[in-house]
Amino acid sequence: MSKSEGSGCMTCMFKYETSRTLVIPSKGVACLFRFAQLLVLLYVVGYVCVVRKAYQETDSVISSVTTKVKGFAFTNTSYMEPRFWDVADFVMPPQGHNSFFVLTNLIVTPKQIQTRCPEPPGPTTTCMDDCDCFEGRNDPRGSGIQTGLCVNYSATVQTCQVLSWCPLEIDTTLPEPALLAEAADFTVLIKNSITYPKFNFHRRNILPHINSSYLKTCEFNRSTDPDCPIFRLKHIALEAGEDFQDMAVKGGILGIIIDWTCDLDWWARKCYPKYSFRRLDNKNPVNNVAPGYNFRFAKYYQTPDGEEIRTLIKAYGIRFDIIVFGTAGKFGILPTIINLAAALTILSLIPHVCDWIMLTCMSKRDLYHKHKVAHMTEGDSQSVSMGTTYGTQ
Ligand SMILES: Nc1ncnc2c1ncn2[C@@H]1O[C@H](COP(=O)(O)OP(=O)(O)OP(=O)(O)O)[C@@H](O)[C@H]1O
Repeated sequence: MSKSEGSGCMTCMFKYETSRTLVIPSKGVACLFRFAQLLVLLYVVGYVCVVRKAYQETDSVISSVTTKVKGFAFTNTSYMEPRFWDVADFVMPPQGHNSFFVLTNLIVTPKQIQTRCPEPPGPTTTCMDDCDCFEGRNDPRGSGIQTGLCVNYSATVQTCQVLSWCPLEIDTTLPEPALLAEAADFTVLIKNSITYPKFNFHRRNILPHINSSYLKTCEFNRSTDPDCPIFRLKHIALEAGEDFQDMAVKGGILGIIIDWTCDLDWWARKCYPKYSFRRLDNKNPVNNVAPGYNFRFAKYYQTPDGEEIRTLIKAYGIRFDIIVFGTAGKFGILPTIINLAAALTILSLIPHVCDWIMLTCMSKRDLYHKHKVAHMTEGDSQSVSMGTTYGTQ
C-alpha cells in the first residue's frame, strides 16, 4: 500500500457520514418510491399476513384412527359354491393401524393336505426322467421341495414331484368380474381424533353437531353431507378417479387423506376435517407389470381322523390407507415481532434503492449529487462553532 493510499484510508476512518434530507421535485423518483412502498405493503399485508399468516405460531397434528366396515355380499359363481359374506369374512385384519383391507377377488384351493404331487408344467419343472429333478431342491418360485422323482402330471406331460400342500394352487385364471364385486357398496365408518398439543386443542371428525341418529343414516357426500364420517367404498374410488370394479379384479391401494389444517385464532376458529381420495399404488399404463395387490392366507381344519387339512386363499383386494396431516396456527407475539421487524427493514431499504437510482440513472444525477453530498472542512467546523454556516462543495 502506497503512502498516499494509507493516508486516504486514515482520513476516511476519521470522517463521519450522516444522511441529508433532500426534497426533490421529481415525479419519476417520487412515483418509483411510492410504488416500491406499495409493493412492500402489499407483500407484508397480503402475502405475509393474509396468505402465510406469519404472525402465528404453529403446531403439527397428532392423530389416531379407527375404522369399521359394514356390508354383506352373496356369491354364486362357477369358481366356488354359493356363499354369503359378512364383514368378518372380507375385512382383514379385523382392525389395523391406519388402514384396512377389503377382499374383492380370490382364488380358493380347498382340501389341501401335506403330501407329494407333481408340479404344474413349466420350463424348470417338466422332465424326461428322474435325472432332471433334484432331491431337496427348494426354489422359492416353485411349489414345494423336490423329491427327485419325475412323475406323470397328465397323460402327455411329466413334471418333477414336490413335497407340498397338495393339490397345488392354480392361479392362471382370475375371476373377472371380481367375485366380491358387491364390496363396492360396503361402507366404512372412520373415527379420527386429533390433538394439537402446543395449543391443548382436541377434536374428532365426528363433529359436535353430529348426533347418533344422523350417524345411523348419513353417508359422506361432498355437497350434501360433507361432515358425515361414513364413506361408501365405490364413492371413495370414484373421487380418486378410479373404477371400483376395475380395481377389484387385481386389487390396489386407495388413500383416504384427511387434512386438519386449522386456524385457531378466535376471529377465525376454523378447524374441521377436509377429505380427499387418491390411488396410491402404481397405475402406470406404460409400465403395468405386476399390477394390483394380493397375498395368501389359509384356514386350517382337522378331519375326524386327526389329519390336518387347509383351504388356501389367494386374496386380491383394495387396501385403504388413511393419511392424516395438518398444521394449526395461532397468534403468537414472537413471530409477529420478527415479521414486523423484517417488514420495517425492507421498507427502510427503499429510500436507499431510490437514492441509488437517482444518483446513477437519472439525467440530473450530477445536480442531485451536488445537493445530496456535502463535505465539511475543518474550517467549516470551526466557523460553525463560531456561529457561521457551511456551504456545499
Ligand atoms: N361401516 C358403517 N356403515 C354405516 N354405519 C356404521 C358403520 N360403522 C358404524 N356405523 C354406525 O355408526 C354408529 C356408531 O358406530 P359404533 O361402532 O361407534 O357403534 P356400535 O354400536 O358398536 O355400532 P354397531 O354395533 O352397529 O357396529 C352406529 O350407529 C353404527 O351402526
